Amino acid sequence: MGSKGQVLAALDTVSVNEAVDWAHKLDGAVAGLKLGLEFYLANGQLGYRRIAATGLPIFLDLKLHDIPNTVAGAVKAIAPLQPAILTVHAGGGLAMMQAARESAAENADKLNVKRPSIVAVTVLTSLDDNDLKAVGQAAPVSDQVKRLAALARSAGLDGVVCSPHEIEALRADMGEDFLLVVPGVRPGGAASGDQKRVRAPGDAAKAGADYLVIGRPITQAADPRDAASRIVLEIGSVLGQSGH
Ligand SMILES: O=C(O)c1cc(=O)[nH]c(=O)n1[C@@H]1O[C@H](COP(=O)(O)O)[C@@H](O)[C@H]1O
Repeated sequence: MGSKGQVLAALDTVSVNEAVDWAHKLDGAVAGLKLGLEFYLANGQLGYRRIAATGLPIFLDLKLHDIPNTVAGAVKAIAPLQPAILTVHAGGGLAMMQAARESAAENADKLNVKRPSIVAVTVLTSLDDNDLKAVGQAAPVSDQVKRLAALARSAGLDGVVCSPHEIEALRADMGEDFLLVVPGVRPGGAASGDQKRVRAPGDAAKAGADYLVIGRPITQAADPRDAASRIVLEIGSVLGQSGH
């Protein structure tokens, strides 16, 4: 993990065996794996450890969103797993994000392990301006994403999750040293499904995403490793052309 435009494959399934199978198929083809609510709620820490045993870095996407004390406790509970990246919802507010960061640092110190990068989910990629208005938030989405990213940075977080549409604006505002983790990525021809703010992998990488989180276009392909490799090749050729 480190350079721009790296692919994290989202293993969204309740089945440990399916996730282990995907992890083995994708080993060497992607930079890391994402485990989210579907997998974690079904399989917990034991399931997590089965996937972590592959040795690939893990992005643990639990989108924590609660009062600061509860989120700090949840971050503590996860600390022994040593994920590379962990998510909280920026909508939980400044104090909640600070509590997450402090808990991560404190518990990593206690366990003498590296603390996870903590990134805040801004506006879900499945939402558009109308969805924001419907929940009483001021549109446009781009302004809300910027507002939440600034708040995440004030809280000392390492970066945010945003859609591919906001990458350029956030890079300009936040500089290079702020992680942009980007789902809502669709290679040419792939169905967008429930995602509303989408873009092609090469374009998202060129725009300055650190990580591209890609699930169904990889896991639901007839050959997941081949699908992931094609995506990585596309990214490489676009970044090569733009001189990154
Ligand atoms: O935090 C995330 O990873 C996330 C945030 C967001 O705004 N949108 C989003 O799609 N995700 C995750 O990214 C993955 C996208 O999966 P696909 O739509 O199948 O590529 C899923 O695991 C989502 O949970």
